[in-house]
Amino acid sequence: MTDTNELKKIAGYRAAEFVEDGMVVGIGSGSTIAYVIEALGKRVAEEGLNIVGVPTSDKTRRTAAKLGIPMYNVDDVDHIDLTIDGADEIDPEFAAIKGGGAALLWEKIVAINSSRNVWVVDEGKLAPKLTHYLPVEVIPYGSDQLFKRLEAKGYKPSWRLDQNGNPVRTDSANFLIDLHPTDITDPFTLGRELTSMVGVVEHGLFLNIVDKVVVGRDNGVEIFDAHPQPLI
Ligand SMILES: O=C[C@H](O)[C@H](O)[C@H](O)COP(=O)(O)O
Repeated sequence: MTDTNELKKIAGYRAAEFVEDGMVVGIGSGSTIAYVIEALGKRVAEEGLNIVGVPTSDKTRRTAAKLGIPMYNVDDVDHIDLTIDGADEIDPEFAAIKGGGAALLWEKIVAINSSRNVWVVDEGKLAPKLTHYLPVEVIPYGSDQLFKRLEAKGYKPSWRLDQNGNPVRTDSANFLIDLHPTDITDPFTLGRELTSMVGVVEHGLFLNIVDKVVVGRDNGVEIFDAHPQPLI
């Protein structure tokens, strides 16, 4: 059994090959994407790859910039050609849960403004059904009341806390509430319900977004197309 980090690395390096000279690239967040950034940094240094990156978190912005990738804010580019991001769990319909690293809001904004989206995961993230906890980014004001409403709906919320027991703040200074619903039978309905709740900024269900999934497996990299006619 190959080490998970090795699976993330082979998949990350393969996904970085989708990036072409001249592209504006959305760059995701998390431990898998760290390998994509590493691979892109090498291509910039060794091949003179000429790209512009759009970060999905402050951490990604700093890491990529250190490796010589020019980074622009999402509002400072007129388009994004391709976004490469990680995921916490992906089901067979290519629905995913994201936000385990607290970056879901910027990730979703960058993803929906991108012409194409590629996700990179190790095979342990592929699941027959979505069962991962579901992160929800919320406005701090009134969030105790929102928490109670989520509890009353049976979604078993918990606060995302840091090692000191304080609420984690996202890059937009919001809080995160992680839901543990017993069963996500219809992610679209659940997503709409969460979005309609006052105080919710965004949720970690990413539906109808991805074009390709690059999976690191024990026996190599496998690539799945989310569309009958692949866009990439
Ligand atoms: O908020 C974080 C993102 O959605 C990440 O892409 C996701 O949590 C996967 O992260 P990792 O590659 O570290 O498992």
